Parts: sequence; C-alpha cells; structure tokens
Amino acid sequence: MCGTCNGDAAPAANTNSTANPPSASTSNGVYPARGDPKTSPYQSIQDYISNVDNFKIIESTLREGEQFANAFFDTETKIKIARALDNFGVDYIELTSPVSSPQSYEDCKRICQLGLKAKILTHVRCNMDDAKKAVECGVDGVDLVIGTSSFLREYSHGKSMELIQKTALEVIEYVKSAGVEVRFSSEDSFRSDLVDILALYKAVDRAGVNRVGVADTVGGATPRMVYDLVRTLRGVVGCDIETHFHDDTGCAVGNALTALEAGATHVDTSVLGIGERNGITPLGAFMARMVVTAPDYVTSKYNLKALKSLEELVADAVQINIPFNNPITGFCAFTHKAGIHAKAILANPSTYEIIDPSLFGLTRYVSINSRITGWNAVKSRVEQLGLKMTDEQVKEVTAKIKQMADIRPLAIDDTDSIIRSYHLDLQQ
Ligand SMILES: CC(=O)SCCNC(=O)CCNC(=O)[C@H](O)C(C)(C)COP(=O)(O)OP(=O)(O)OC[C@H]1O[C@@H](n2cnc3c(N)ncnc32)[C@H](O)[C@@H]1OP(=O)(O)O
Ligand SMILES: O=C(O)CCC(=O)C(=O)O
Ligand SMILES: [Zn+2]
Repeated sequence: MCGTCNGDAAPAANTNSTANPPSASTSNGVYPARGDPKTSPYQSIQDYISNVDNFKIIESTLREGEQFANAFFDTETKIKIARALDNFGVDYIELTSPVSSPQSYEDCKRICQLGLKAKILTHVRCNMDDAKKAVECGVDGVDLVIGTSSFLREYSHGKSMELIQKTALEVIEYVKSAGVEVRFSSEDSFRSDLVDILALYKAVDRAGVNRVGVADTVGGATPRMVYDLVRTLRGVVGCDIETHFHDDTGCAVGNALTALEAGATHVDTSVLGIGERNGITPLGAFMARMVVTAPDYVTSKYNLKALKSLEELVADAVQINIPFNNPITGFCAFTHKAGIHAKAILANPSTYEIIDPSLFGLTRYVSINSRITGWNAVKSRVEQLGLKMTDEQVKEVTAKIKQMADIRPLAIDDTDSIIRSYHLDLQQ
C-alpha cells in the first residue's frame, strides 16, 4: 500500500521536501531531540567502563555468514562483499577458516592481497595445524576458538580445560611469533563454568593475546547475563574484549549494546545477521541501535549511506529478501500511516522517528491511502500536487478517500485521482 520507499523514487508526501525539519540539526545530522544527550533519553549514561562510543566492528559475513543455510559465496562475490564492507568502514573482516577447503584457503589469501583498509582475520580451531594455515594466508589476525562448556568439551572436541589451556598457550605463542594479531575465544561462554573460563582468559591475557572473545553460541543469554559476564571479565583481563551474540531468542542487538556498556571493545556482526541457524547481531540493526546511543561516533566513523546497497548485495548473494521490519532498510522502516502520526511527523519528524532516514541516504514516506489517514496528511499531499483547497475542502476530500479505502486497498494513484477529481469538481 505504501509502495516502495527508503531511497527509491519517492512516493507521495515524502516529507524530506515538504516537512519543516526541526530548526537546528546538529553537524552529524541527528536532530537535537534524537541526538542531544540533554534532550534524548536514549543515549547511554557514560561511565568509565562503557565503550558505547568507542567500539570496533568485527564483520563476519564472510565467516559466520557463510554458515547461513543459503550461503554460497564464489570468489568474486566474496571480493565484492569484502570491498563493500571496507567501504562501509568496518574495522575487521573475518573470513572462513582456510582449513575448510582448498578454495577457502585460496580466497583467504586473495582477500588478504586486496589492500583493504579493514584488517583481515580468519577464524580457526585452537590447534597448531589450523593456526599455521591461517598465518600462511597472510592475514592480519587469527581468531582462535574452542568450546569450553561441558557440552562442547564432551560432545565436540573432547578436551579437558587443562589441555585447552596448554594448547591455547602454545598456539598463541606461535601466532604472536609470526607477528600476527591473535584473539582467543571460548565458544559457548555462557554455559561454561565461570571460574574455569576466567582462569583460562587470565592465562591467555598473560600470554599476550590482543583480544579475548565471549560467545553466546546458542543465543540464550540475556542482557543481564551479558553485563555480568563482561563486567567481571573486564576486571580480570587487560586486553580487548570481543563479543559474539546469536539471535535465537531475539537478544543479539541488545546483548551487543549491553556488552559495550559492560566494557567490551569489539562486536561481531554480519550483514542482515546471516549465520548459523538464525544468525548473529545484524550490522544494520546494530548501526540503528548505536547511531541513537552514540550519534557522533557512529556518523563520523561509518559510511551509513552505503548500508542499503551493502545489504542488497548480500541479500542477493544469498537469495533472500530484506525483511519488511528490518531496522533502517525494511521497506516501511520510515513509513508513517496513522493520521495522528502523520500530522505530527509533518510538523516535526522527531515526534515519531528516533532516527533521521537521511543519515542513511533514505527518505520517509507518509501514507495517505487508508481509512486511518487524517486530513493534515491529505493537506500536505494537496499542496505537493500544487492544488488550492480550503481546510474544509481538504476535510471533505479526506472523507471521500476514507469512503473508498473502506471498500478496498488504495494505491497512491487512486488517492491522487480522488483528490484531483474533487478539485476539478470544485472548479466547475
Ligand atoms: C560456533 C562456531 O560457529 S565455531 C566455527 C565453526 N566453523 C567451522 O566449523 C568451519 C568450517 N568447518 C569445516 O570446514 C570443518 O568442520 C573442518 C575443516 C574445520 C573440520 O572438518 P573435519 O576434520 O571433517 O571434522 P568435523 O567437521 O567432522 O568435526 C570437527 C572436528 O574438529 C574438532 N574440533 C572442534 N572444535 C575444535 C577446536 N576448537 N579445537 C580443536 N579441534 C576442534 C572436533 O573434535 C572434530 O575432530 P575429529 O576429527 O577428531 O572428530
Ligand atoms: O569465535 C567466536 O568468538 C565465536 C564463534 C562462534 O561463531 C560462536 O560461538 O557462535
Ligand atoms: Zn557464531
């Protein structure tokens, strides 16, 4: 009913041209009521531990994303995605383990040679053979992972905590000696014994890892659990803390924010959240969250206007549609329909929008095609069409629109016809 919006040919009542934006928008383009800590309750209270305005993104579309059911990335597609992620401004790009297949190995080497600004990582099991293959590819960093929960120790790799630590220290020493960044992560951190993993993290921190990683591998963690674990870990290690959240219970974005509030430094994302099962923290949704929480940091660091094309590229590559309710780029993410909303939005977009779509190169759309349309929105359309009517006349034509909309769904062309023919009648 509202047609396409968000940057495509703007349909009726695109308020970018007709609405009065609130007076002083700030240099980052976020309106005061949305971006100013004095008027926005949504910016986190800063404390000494929070990194909400100083985080890095480890973009894992080309690793976790390859674990998505539909994903098959040929070399050219991987390169296109890597370049698009780099253009967006992510800090790191994580690639599938080169041990996975000969082509994975070749692709990893190839992407390392592209000369991107983003650092290139690959993600391997915490063993010497995998680490050697990773280093051979020329990556900037190696992400080591091993399951530490009793489930994974028993049913995945069968190693004791003692053996995990011994192996980890050997592999870390090797990767460091190769002059490459190294991260050590405990898979399934939230179902691991706290004392066990803190001792392990402490040992790898002492061994000089660049980062330790906390992973909610099964997506069961709540923000409170995340805060507690990351905050505790922050007191135990001096290195950076990376976090990885699956979305099985819908908490992946909230958990990522909470992790930063608790002192994490890095967040793993993938475009549209693609990954194992229903995936991880989506890059776009995370940007939506963080542009509200830390507008200056996000708008100055990331090329937000490139989000839509990046998502389209990946959606196309894995043959899915962008969900209607996707933050920012869902087709109706900036569509306003109910009369009460439309009136206020036309007066000041901050009334019913937390994010200014223009930050992402997109436009808002006010629908005037339904039985819940109000006369103020119709008046705006009448003015856009260059027609002259009194308020009483606009109210009368609004009633006609509602009469028709009670019978069937209307397209903007139908509504425009009702307005034009009413206007013609007035003149005759
Ligand atoms: C939660 C996550 O997403 S973790 C990342 C997941 N990523 C991947 O799995 C990468 C893609 N995987 C692959 O290509 C393959 O699984 C490979 C190449 C890694 C291994 O393949 P295979 O040798 O055929 O083994 P398979 O996949 O059946 O089983 C995994 C093996 O890794 C071992 N393993 C699992 N995790 C670890 C670990 N962190 N450290 C060391 N060994 C591990 C298992 O014990 C098992 O070994 P086994 O051969 O003795 O049974
Ligand atoms: O390496 C990590 O930190 C995360 C691995 C992973 O994908 C997961 O545990 O879900
Ligand atoms: Zn994962």
